Amino acid sequence: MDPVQLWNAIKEELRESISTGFSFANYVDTLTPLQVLENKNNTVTLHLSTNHEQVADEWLNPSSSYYLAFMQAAMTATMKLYGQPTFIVPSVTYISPQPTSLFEVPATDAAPEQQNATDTSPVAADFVTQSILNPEFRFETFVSSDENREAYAVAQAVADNPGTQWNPLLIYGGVGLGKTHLMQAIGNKVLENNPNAKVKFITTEDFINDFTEALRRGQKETEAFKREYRSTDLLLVDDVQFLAGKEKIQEEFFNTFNAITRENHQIVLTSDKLPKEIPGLEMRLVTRFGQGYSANITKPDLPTRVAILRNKSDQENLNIPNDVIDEIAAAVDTNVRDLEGVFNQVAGKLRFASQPVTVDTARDILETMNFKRQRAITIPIIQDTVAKFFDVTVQDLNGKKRNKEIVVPRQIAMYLARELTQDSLPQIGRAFGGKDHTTVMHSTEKIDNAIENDALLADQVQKIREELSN
Ligand SMILES: Nc1ncnc2c1ncn2[C@@H]1O[C@H](COP(=O)(O)OP(=O)(O)OP(=O)(O)O)[C@@H](O)[C@H]1O
Repeated sequence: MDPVQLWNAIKEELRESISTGFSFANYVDTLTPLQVLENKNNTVTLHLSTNHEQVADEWLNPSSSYYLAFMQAAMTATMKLYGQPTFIVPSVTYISPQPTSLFEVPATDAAPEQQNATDTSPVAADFVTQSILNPEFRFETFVSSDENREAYAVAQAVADNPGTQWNPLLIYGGVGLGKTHLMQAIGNKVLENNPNAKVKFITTEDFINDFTEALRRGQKETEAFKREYRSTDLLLVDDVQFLAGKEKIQEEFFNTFNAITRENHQIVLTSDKLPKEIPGLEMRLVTRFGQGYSANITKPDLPTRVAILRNKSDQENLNIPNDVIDEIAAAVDTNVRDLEGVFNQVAGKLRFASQPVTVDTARDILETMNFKRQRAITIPIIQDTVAKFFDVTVQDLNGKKRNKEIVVPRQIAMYLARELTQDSLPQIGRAFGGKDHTTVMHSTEKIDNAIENDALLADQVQKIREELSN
C-alpha cells in the first residue's frame, strides 16, 4: 500500500471532522507519511513523521489528545474504502526539531539559494525518508520452496557477503509473492552481522519524493540528499518498475547506483518484471540492473501454500487444524499476501472470539473475503477425475506405461492441468511422477491439435471439464 496515497485518502476523510484552517494546517498538514506496514494481527501501521514536538505529543498521547479519535475514525473509514476490513494504527515519529516554531508557516516561497547564499555549512538530510525494516521479514520466517528457492539462496549469499559477487541483486515477480520480505531479510541479516552498517530500505516512490523535495528545497539539500543516499552500505529499493518514464529521476538513480557500486557496496532491487520489460526504462539502467543477479519468484503451488500456512500457525502457536489449512490453501491461489489475509482472520477468530475454528468457519471467512468457496481445481483432483473417466488408475497416469489407453488420458490430464491450474510446466511435470517439463509441453500441444481434428476426443475433454467444474 502506498503511504502517500493512503495518507491523502485519510486526510480527505479527516476534512469531514477537523475543520480546515488553523487546526488542520497545524496538526494534520505537518505530518508526513513514511511507510505503511501490514502487521500480523490484521492491523496496518501507518508511520507518519513530524518535525514538531507538540504535534507528535498530540497524536501520541491518547489520554490528552483531542484529535486522535477523529484520526482513528478517518483511518477506519478509509480502510473500508480500500475494501479491507483492517484496523489501522497511526504511529507518529518526532524527527529532529526545525528552527520554526509550531505555528509559524515556514518561508517556503523564498528562493533557497538566496537564503543560503553565504552559508557553506553542510545541511542534514533529515527531510529524506527514514528507513524502517520490518523485524518480521527474516530468512527464518520465509518458507523456501521451488517457486522462490533461487531467490532465497542468492539473497542469503548477498546477506552473508554484501557487495561482492551479486551486485545488484534484483528480485522480480508478481504482487504479494515475498519480494519485499526477502529484500528486508537481507537488510535485517546485514544489520545483525554488523549493527553499524548503513542500511537503507526505501520504495522507489520514496526515492522520487525525496529527490523532488531536495530539488525543491535547493542546492544544499540536494547535496545532502546525494550524501545520504550515496553513503549507504546496503541500499534496498522496492518496486523499481515505478522509475518508468521519469527521465530526471532515472538520471539521479543511475548516479546513485554508480556511486554505491563503485565503493563495492550492495544494492538490492525488486521489480514486478525484468528490467528489459519495463517500458520507458533507459537502456543504461536496464544494463546496470541486469549486471548482477536476477532471481524470479513465482506463485506458490498448493503444497507451498499449505507449508506457509502451517508455518504461520506454528509461529503463532495457534494449532490450526490441518483440514482448515487445506481448505484455505486450496481456495486462495492468488498470492501469499491474500493467503495471509485469510489466515489473519482465522487467527483473530481463534484469539479474540475464543471459538474453535472448523472448515465451516474457514469457508465463511473465505466467502466474506470473496474467495471461491468451492475447492480450487488442483492437479490431484484433475488426475482423479480423468482416471475415473477413462477407467485407469492415478498410478497409471503418473507412471511410465506407453500404451495408448494410458498415454491419451495422461496427456489429457496434463492438458487440463495446464488449462485449469496456475501451476507451471515443471510443477505439472513433477506432479505426474517427476516428468520433464518438455513432456508436459509436448502433451498439451498434442491434445490441442487432437481437439481440432478428433471430435470424439474433443467431446471427452469437454465432459471432463464440466465434471471438474461441478
Ligand atoms: N515464501 C514466503 N514465506 C513466508 N511468508 C511469505 C512468503 N512469501 C510472501 N510472504 C508474506 O506475504 C506477504 C507479502 O509479501 P511481500 O510484501 O514481500 O510481497 P511483494 O512480492 O513484495 O509484493 P508487492 O509487489 O505487492 O510489494 C508478507 O507478509 C510476506 O511476509
